[in-house]
Amino acid sequence: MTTAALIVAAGRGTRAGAGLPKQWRPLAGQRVADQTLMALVDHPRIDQVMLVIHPDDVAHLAEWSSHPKVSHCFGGDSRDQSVLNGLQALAGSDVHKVLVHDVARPCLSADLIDQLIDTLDIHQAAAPGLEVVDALWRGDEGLVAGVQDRSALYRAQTPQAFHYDALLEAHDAHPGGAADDVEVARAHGIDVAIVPGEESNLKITRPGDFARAEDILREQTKKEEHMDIRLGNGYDVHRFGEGDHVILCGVKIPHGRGLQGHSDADVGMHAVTDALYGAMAEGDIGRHFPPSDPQWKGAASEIFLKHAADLARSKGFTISNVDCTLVCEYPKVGPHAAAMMTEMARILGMEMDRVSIKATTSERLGFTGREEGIAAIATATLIKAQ
Ligand SMILES: Nc1ccn([C@@H]2O[C@H](COP(=O)(O)OP(=O)(O)OP(=O)(O)O)[C@@H](O)[C@H]2O)c(=O)n1
Ligand SMILES: C[C@](O)(CO)[C@H](O)COP(=O)(O)O
Repeated sequence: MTTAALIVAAGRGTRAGAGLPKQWRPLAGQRVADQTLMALVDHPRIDQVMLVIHPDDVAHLAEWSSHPKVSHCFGGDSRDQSVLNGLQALAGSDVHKVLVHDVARPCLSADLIDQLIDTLDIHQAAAPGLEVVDALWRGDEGLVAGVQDRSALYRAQTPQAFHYDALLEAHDAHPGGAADDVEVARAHGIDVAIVPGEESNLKITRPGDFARAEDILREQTKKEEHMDIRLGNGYDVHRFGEGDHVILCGVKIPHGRGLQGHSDADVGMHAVTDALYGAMAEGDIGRHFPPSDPQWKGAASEIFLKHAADLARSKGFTISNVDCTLVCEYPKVGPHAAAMMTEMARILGMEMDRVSIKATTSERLGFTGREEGIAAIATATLIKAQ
């Protein structure tokens, strides 16, 4: 089951003034649509992106038309018709969660995306809102005609996050004319949780908004230039003993002998876990899960890896990549490498192409060559914008 972003980009941007539709105009060295696409495509928890464009705009797609994560379809005459077309184009691609986003909001943060995806685990839907802080007036012919109670009022933003099947059903049933997908979902009985919106996540609507968005993006880039980048390494060895299988990087492989250890002896997963702890200067598995503690006897090593990954995220790090080499003559790792990478990526909450598992023999030399045990060496990179 995957998470998709659906970017509506079929509008004409009439309020942004004459010229190209706003999404194809320059912004901080790219175009508006490129900035929005990059924010979603580069997010490790977004598996695919559906870009909904106007039929006249195919030529503007440029290199996005061949990007492996990006597909496109054509929108309709209204925003909600464009969303429905995008949802229908996603049908059959195993989408579980979908984040619907305006192309005109290029400054959304990775944290907001994470928060929406996480909130969907406990709510039917989630959307960012900003509390109204200014007093509100009603106006009549240039005069203040009254005040409006602002308590409980929010300014709605996107992305708006839903369970895919429920949102498709809601759009199918909606007569049209909704301002956003929250309105469509609520009309279908779906409760929507409000997560804190971001002032920086502005919608480019009028000509002056380009300069504001440009300033925000340039500020964000400056922050990214001051990245805290950490490398960690991990090394582990387990000896062979009695048994009929080994567990390597979460995959059970039949083998004439088993690996001995306090836990399930998953030597590869232990090396990656230690690489993560190492990158944070947080010791090693033994410090967090002491072998003297009987509760970890026979434990699935997934617990340790998940703990290290969660600790990294709680400290504000993104896990950029992990790389692990298993050193053994047998079992042969190649046939299982894809399954191992899938399992490790799942536990780490990372994209497959950021998780590498490979193997080598030691040319029959040393303890691994004599098939006395298996060794694993791993590296991990953590990054945090400062
Ligand atoms: N038929 C439409 C109308 C709007 N949108 C998208 O919905 C979002 C709504 O933002 P808005 O600022 O209203 O965009 P436009 O409709 O392009 O702007 P305007 O109303 O100024 O013409 C935009 O990402 C826009 O591209 C769309 O995909 N299909
Ligand atoms: C969906 C939306 O971005 C929420 O703020 C907004 O309603 C869409 O843009 P519009 O200006 O209302 O067309």
